[in-house]
Amino acid sequence: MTEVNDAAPSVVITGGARAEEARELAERLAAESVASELTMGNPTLWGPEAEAEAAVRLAWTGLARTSRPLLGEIAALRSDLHAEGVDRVVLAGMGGSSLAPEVITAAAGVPLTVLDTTDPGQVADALAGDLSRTVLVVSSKSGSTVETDSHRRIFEAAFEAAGIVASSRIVVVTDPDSPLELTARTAGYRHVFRADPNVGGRYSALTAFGLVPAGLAGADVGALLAEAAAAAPALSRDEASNPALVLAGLLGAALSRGAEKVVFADNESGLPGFADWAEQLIAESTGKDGTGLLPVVVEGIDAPNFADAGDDATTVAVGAPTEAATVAVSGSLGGSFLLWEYATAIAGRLLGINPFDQPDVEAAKKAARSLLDADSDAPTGDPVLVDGAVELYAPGAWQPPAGADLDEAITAFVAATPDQGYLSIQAYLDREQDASASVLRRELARNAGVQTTFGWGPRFLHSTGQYHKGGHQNGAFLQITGVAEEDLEVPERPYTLATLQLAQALGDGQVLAEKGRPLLRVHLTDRLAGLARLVHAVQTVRGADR
Ligand SMILES: O=P(O)(O)OC[C@H]1O[C@H](O)[C@H](O)[C@@H](O)[C@@H]1O
Repeated sequence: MTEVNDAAPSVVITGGARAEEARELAERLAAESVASELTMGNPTLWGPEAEAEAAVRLAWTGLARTSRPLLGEIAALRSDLHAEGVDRVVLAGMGGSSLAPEVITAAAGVPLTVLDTTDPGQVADALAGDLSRTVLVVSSKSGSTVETDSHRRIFEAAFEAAGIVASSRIVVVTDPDSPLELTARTAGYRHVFRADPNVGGRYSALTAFGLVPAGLAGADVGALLAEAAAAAPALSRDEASNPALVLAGLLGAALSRGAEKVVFADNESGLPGFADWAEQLIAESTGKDGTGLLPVVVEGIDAPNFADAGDDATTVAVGAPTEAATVAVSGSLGGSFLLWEYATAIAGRLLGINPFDQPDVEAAKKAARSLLDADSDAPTGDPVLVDGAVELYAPGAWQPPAGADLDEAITAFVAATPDQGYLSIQAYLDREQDASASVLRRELARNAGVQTTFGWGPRFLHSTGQYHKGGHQNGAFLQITGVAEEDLEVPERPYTLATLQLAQALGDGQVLAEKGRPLLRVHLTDRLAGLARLVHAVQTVRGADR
């Protein structure tokens, strides 16, 4: 049993002026009893338009208590699986259905293979693990997410091909009566965990979505709930010192001054990857109606965009306080989940938006679907430029200057980013094998001098993707796609993973281009050589050119 960290979450603001404006808002929120009303599930806190949705989205405040019955069910299943020699857990789930268990298991130091990709190579690597020891957890609140459905089909076929009874190795987490529950019952899958339907995906860390995969993988999820229970009283108090009110106040005040970026760096928190979870919570909850908070996750407190952040950003150290950050936020993992959920929902009230919907995610899904439904391959158009293993496509209104070479085209693209806007790098690649692509964030941030985000596609579509389309329209989007060396059929579906992956990139690109955003797609005909060339091109960019 892990020791329970029952320290109250702490929010420490550096700088008197920022602390003062946060405190003023926290006092107002305390006087309005927002924390206690939220804890009691008052759906009117976000105005009449959000009320119907909020009425079925607020059960997360009580999960430290209501999720406890799950612990025995998870422990029993884990021990049965272990008795059969099944101790490798693969999780298929997108966004809210995988980000929390990824953080929980990383903090606990237990292995979990997460599939939140359509990259055929990455999925093939997960399939190449020892299937005789593998259980697949299929997590989807809606039960209809295409990536997760594809993973289930592929693994089911692979288990059978390996002579393993697939139904005995598939565990499902889903909302009651979802299409996935129906499939699971019909196929006789090993176990179905019915999640609490009154909690939205990105607030579901302490529901079955967070607890089942992490608990099966060996994390002490009982301790996690105890941590959340220890933090809960402080977060529900109507006092200006309530850390959730202070944090919401800080972010709300920043946004009203035009500082919409929230730059996250870990500072010895012991919670690796926590910001990737917070990124979805904040971006999807607030990034809509042309406003919102844009999370930017960086490599450390010394990284570009953090150390040199401008007045369009609030810098957040996850962990120990430091003069280098506007604010340091620390606490146990269970307490931190709850703190950020409270702070984000309350910031939503300050922003005047509904923090429980994600109206712009569907647009990209629809565009990808219609590309997949088309009889022929998704139309890519002609490249505007080819340089060795790199092809450049500019499918929107923005075009590189005539006759530009690759370095010049990238520089011109960066120059098209609005002042105090942001650059978004979207890598539809293999997050393990092509991990080096992530260095592009640091390089581009340093050389372009604007806030720069990095996301793996299609994972980010279920996270920052909402903000890109629904939030402030000041982004420029650099997509990276690549030829897949091997491809995987999706059983009983007319597409392969590689076709799905490309359709997702093209579909999202279409929506961004329709919104008039600068868009450039770099296609790597050889991933290794192409990435090396792209890194070189990015290194030639100079901020002065912006
Ligand atoms: O859990 P699922 O229903 O499969 O949904 C997975 C993800 O899908 C969408 O992209 C939503 O915007 C996310 O909030 C959600 O976490």
